[in-house]
Amino acid sequence: MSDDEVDHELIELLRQSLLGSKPNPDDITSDTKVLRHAEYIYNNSIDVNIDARGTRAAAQLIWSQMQLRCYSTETWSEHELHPKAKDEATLNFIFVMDLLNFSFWSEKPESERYAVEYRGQTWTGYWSLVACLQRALDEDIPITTPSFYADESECPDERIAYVFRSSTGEEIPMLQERITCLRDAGQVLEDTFDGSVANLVAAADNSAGKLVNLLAHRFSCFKDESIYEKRAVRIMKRPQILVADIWAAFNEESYGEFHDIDSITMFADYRVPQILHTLGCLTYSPPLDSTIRTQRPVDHGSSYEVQLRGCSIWAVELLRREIVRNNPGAKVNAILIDFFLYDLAKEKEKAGEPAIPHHRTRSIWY
Ligand SMILES: Nc1nc2c(c(CN[C@H]3C=C[C@H](O)[C@@H]3O)cn2[C@@H]2O[C@H](COP(=O)(O)O)[C@@H](O)[C@H]2O)c(=O)[nH]1
Repeated sequence: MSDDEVDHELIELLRQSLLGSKPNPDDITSDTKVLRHAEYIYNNSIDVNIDARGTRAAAQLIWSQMQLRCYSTETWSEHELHPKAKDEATLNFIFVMDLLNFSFWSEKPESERYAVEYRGQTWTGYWSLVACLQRALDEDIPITTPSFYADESECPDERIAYVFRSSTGEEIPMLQERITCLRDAGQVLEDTFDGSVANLVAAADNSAGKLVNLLAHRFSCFKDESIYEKRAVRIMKRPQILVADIWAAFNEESYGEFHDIDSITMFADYRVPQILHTLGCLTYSPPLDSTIRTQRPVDHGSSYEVQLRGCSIWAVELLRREIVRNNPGAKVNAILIDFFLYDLAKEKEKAGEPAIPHHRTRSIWY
C-alpha cells in the first residue's frame, strides 16, 4: 500500500479513537479511494507492467488525436444512439444503461454472436444495449422508468427478455443477472429515493465522488471491489461510468454539474485495457500474455484480473499527467481520455486492425 494510503488509514483510525466514533455508514464521503487503490495494485503487480516509453509516446498520440477531433463532453451526445435531450428522461436512460453496461463479449463467431437490429443497422457489444433501450422506448415499453422495471407484474421477466431480444441465435449474455439488477436497483430507487433517479443524484450534492460512494453503498450491484494481496481494493467501474455519462450527456450542467469530476478515474472494463496494450502502455508477463492470447477465462477477483483492472486505471492516470505536463492548462481528465480510448478501440476493431484479444472475464461488474 502506498505511503499515502497508509497515512490515510492511520488518520482515519486516529480520528475514530479520539472521537470515539465509528463513521456513520450513512456519512457518505466524496473520497472514492479508487485511484489510491489502483496505485497500490500497480505497485504490487508482477504480471502487468506500465511501459514508461510506450506511455509517453501514447500520450502525445492520444492528445493530438483528441484535439484533432475536438474531443469534449459534446462528443457523447454525437453518438447516434445516445439520447440528446437534456432532461430527466435522459437521466433515467443513463441510469438503466449503466446499471446493465457489462459483459457483451461472445464466444461465438461474429455472424452468430448476440446482435440487435435497430434503425436499419445491426448493433453488437455496448451499442446493442443502447439499441435495445431505444427500441423499447420506441415500442412504448417504459424500460427506463424505475417504478416499471421494479414491478414484476407490470414488467415480468418475459417482457425484459423481449426488450433484449436478439436478431441471432444467441441471447444477450447474463440475461438473468440483468433482470436481477433491474429489480434490485428499481426497488432501492422506489424505497429510498421515491422512485426518482433525480433524487439519487441530488443526494450527492454535486459531488461525483459522493455519488459513486452513494451508488456503491445503496446498490449492491454497483459495489465493484475486490481483494488484492489481502487488502480490499475499490475499482467502481459502473458507478464511475454512470457519473461520467451524466456529466458528459448534460455538458457539465444541470444533473451533470459536479465540482470534483476530475476525481473520477478510467473505467476498468475489458475493452480499454486491450487498447492500452495495443498502444504500448501495458505489457504482460508471459503466462498472462498466453492466457489472454489463447482466450482462456480470467476469473473475476483473480490476481490476473485485478492487476489488469488496477494497472489500466493507473496507466490512464499516467497518460493524463503526461498530457498535462506537456500541455499546461490542457482541459483533459481521465474520463475524456477513457471515452476516447474506448472509441479508438472500436474504430480499430471495425477497421480489422490486428490486436491482442481482450481478457475474458464474465461478470456483472464490467
Ligand atoms: N472504459 C470504458 N468502457 C466502456 C465504455 C463504453 C461506451 N461508452 C461510450 C460513452 C462515451 C464513449 O465515447 C463511448 O462512446 C462501454 N464500455 C465497456 O466496454 C465493454 C464493451 O465493449 P464492447 O463489447 O467492445 O462494446 C463493456 O465492459 C462496457 O461496459 C467507455 O467509454 N469506457
